[in-house]
Amino acid sequence: MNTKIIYLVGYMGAGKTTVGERLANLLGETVYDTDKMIIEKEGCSIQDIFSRYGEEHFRHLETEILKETSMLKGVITTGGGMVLKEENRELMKSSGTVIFLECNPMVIFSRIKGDAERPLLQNKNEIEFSSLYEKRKPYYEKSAHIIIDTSNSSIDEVVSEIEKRLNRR
Ligand SMILES: Nc1ncnc2c1ncn2[C@@H]1O[C@H](COP(=O)(O)OP(=O)(O)O)[C@@H](O)[C@H]1O
Ligand SMILES: O=C(O)C1=C[C@@H](OP(=O)(O)O)[C@@H](O)[C@H](O)C1
Ligand SMILES: [Mg+2]
Repeated sequence: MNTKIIYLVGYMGAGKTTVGERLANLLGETVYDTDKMIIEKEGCSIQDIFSRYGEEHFRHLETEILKETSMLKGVITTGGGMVLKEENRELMKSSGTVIFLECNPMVIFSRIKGDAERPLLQNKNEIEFSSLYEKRKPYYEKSAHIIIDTSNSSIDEVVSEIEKRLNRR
């Protein structure tokens, strides 16, 4: 099993970015967030990329960034749609250990509703948000080496559980 890179995947708001930062700290590794790298490279927000150039262009940028990060070492926190392309799933699975942070979409919705930085959350009610999650769930599952249900856990509990599961491998 390749543990040079730990990838965190999961639905938007599941805690990938936050958990990844703490995990990297604990492991003494560097964290790379694909969304933050895109923002830095393009010089504008994800919201702006979606509204100016569309989702497909964002997905293209996402794959390009993934290819760069797959050559690195550390914790890589991905955007919620990274698993949608087979090419991305295969690259993550073959270059690292992929962890799916599973979380009840209702729990996530209560955390992030009103957030203006997630274009795919805009104008969605709880039901629509949950239904997009259900459509994506198989892709998270087939991407992952490890699945962790985080619905009832604090951020620190999720980090400890990841550490435990990695040590067991
Ligand atoms: N287990 C958790 N318990 C409570 N709040 C959480 C948990 N995980 C994440 N959060 C909060 O949810 C929000 C979204 O987290 P974030 O790390 O940005 O998710 P993602 O990167 O998966 O979209 C943040 O405000 C974060 O502090
Ligand atoms: O689920 C998605 O398709 C997206 C999730 C976002 O990242 P987070 O999962 O960190 O919110 C970001 O990549 C973009 O808004 C699209
Ligand atoms: Mg994130």
